[in-house]
Amino acid sequence: MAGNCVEVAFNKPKVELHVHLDGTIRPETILDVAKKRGMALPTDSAEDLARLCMLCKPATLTEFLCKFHHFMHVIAGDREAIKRVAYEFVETKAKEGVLYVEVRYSPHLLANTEVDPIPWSQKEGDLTPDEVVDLVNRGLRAGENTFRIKARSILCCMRHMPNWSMEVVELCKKYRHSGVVAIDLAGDESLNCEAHPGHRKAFEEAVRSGVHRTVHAGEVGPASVVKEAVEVLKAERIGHGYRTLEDRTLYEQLLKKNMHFEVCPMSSKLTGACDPDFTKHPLIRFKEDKANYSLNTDDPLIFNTTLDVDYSITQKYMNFTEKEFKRLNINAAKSSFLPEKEKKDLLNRLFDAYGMKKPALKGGTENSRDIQLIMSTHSE
Ligand SMILES: O=c1[nH]cnc2c1ncn2[C@H]1C[C@H](O)[C@@H](CO)O1
Repeated sequence: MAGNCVEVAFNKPKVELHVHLDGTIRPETILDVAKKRGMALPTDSAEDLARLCMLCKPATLTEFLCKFHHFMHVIAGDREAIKRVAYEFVETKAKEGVLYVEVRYSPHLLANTEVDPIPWSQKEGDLTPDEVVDLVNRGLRAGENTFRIKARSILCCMRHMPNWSMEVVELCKKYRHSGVVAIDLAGDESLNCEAHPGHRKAFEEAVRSGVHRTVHAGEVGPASVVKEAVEVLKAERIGHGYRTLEDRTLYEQLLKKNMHFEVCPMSSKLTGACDPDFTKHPLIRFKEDKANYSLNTDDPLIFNTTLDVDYSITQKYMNFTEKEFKRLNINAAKSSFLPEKEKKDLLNRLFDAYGMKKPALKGGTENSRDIQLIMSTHSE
């Protein structure tokens, strides 16, 4: 992977909030599972398969989403594979120095029964979306025990499948004490929620039942999608959100609300969401405005990347400093969907690791400007 030859930009514990489980699968695992299941793939070389799955130059979100067709049919419907993918994901994140991660996926896209339509042209089997969640939970928990980091999950509704969304929120409720912390809406942003009330209803139920909410918005879609995410879906965090900057009033409102933006630098270049010249990236504006954001990989398999690559990009092209890396990770921890007590423990671990004095936290409600004050009392 590209990350192997990149110097580590921030060699301290990190928090990652936006990464897709199905966008992190190891090519070696896909090959192993295909072999075990007697499935033919165009190659039996992990390197060639990685090349097939990756985007090398800026494309479109649609071209990017097509990449999943190369491998999802191999993993979907296979209990052992799903557990393994979740376990290996935790191993990868531990190696990247991640202390806490929230990983997201669509349970329906990994199932082969009780899902309409059955995805990836699979034959009907006996793995339901509900059991997929249980398998991922078990894989993540096994990974946590072995690699000593914390991993929680977010269940994705898919923009083009509004008929799945009510079940997604019900799964969030069912598994809220087994590792699932929130609901998300992913996929093609051109499909808005007005035309697809299934998402709105699911997010209303999430609000009613206290399920946390994040929404992919303003990645390739306009600022109005961000507005809809905040006002209609009551999103507490925004996945990507770059195009929020096109609506000044909205941006200022979200800054004031301390809205968290889950920023994915390499992803934003390769999906065509942002100008490929990183020195023009919206993240620079977020940094200047001391906005609340995190740095994330999104889909490392497809972007041929690691978390270190994303950090290095911001250091090299956007003048990110160690101090900013600390600030953004503290904001990520504060914006995580952990219960307050666990959030405080995570923050304390970060403060220790960053050599910072622990502030008296008032129930985790301080905003990024408070953190700025805390930071300004510490030299790098
Ligand atoms: O960056 C993204 N934008 C929109 N949808 C995405 C992105 N990355 C992954 N997805 C989709 C494809 C996956 O199959 C799905 C669930 O993880 O979410």
